Amino acid sequence: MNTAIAHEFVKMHGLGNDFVVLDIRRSGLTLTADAVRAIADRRRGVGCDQLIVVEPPRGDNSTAWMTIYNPDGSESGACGNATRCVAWLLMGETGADRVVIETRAGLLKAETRGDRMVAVDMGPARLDWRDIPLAEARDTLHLGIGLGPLSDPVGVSMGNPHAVFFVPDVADVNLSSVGSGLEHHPLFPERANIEIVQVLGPEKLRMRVWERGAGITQACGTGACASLVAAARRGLTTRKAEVVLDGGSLFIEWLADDHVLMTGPVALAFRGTLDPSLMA
Ligand SMILES: N[C@H](CCC[C@H](N)C(=O)O)C(=O)O
Repeated sequence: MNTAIAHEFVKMHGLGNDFVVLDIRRSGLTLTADAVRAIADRRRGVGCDQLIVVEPPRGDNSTAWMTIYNPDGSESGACGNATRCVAWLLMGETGADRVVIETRAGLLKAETRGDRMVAVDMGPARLDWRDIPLAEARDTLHLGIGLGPLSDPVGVSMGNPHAVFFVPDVADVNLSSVGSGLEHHPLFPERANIEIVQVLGPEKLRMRVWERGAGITQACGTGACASLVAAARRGLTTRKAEVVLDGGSLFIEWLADDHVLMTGPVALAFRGTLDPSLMA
């Protein structure tokens, strides 16, 4: 229990997907799921789509370890928008133009692309049903499930599970009414992030997202990566596209080595101090 510690945080976002970033490399702060939920609460806490904890590196090949929590207290293996934000902070500490961040999903290499733009190698897209994961063997190119107007998504993992549904027009889908039911579909033993995608051209997608453990967010980096991979697998785009989200655009490329390169902006909103009562 950390009742005596008031801890500094940084409030950041990637295209409106917002984060509270806690750097515990010196404080050794520990967080319970209740504390995560309290900090992420938009009325009683700071409020965020994900709580990001920056920890000392666990290996020799990274600058820091990054743990990602959803506002419901669950942990995610990956978070693209937050990876850009943390990379920008870490590069700012040393003036370096590249940095390696380790997460549960593996080593993520990030590079600055000029003023507050960051590119991250998000690692390989995982396409086997076991890696999504799914509750049973399925062809991940056609999962064959549906709800309401949505049917037959593509399953992709970027270190976290995604179900990508293609639709004629994202504006016609009431994501709030189907998001939770699909997130908790029995085919997804670890739940799933749900993307709806409209193809605007061979190198342009429009995507909206219902995030596991968070609901609708303005942007999702891993979701944009999963959407591009799904579209390329279905032959709907090339292996490179602009993904237009509610909060703006990310630029995604599925490289020849199967790694997925994501490029996008970072923004810092404010710095603050968490009251110890939030972490009791
Ligand atoms: N917003 C994040 C994704 C969070 C994923 C999380 N909702 C989960 O997988 O549980 C991103 O930019 O990739």
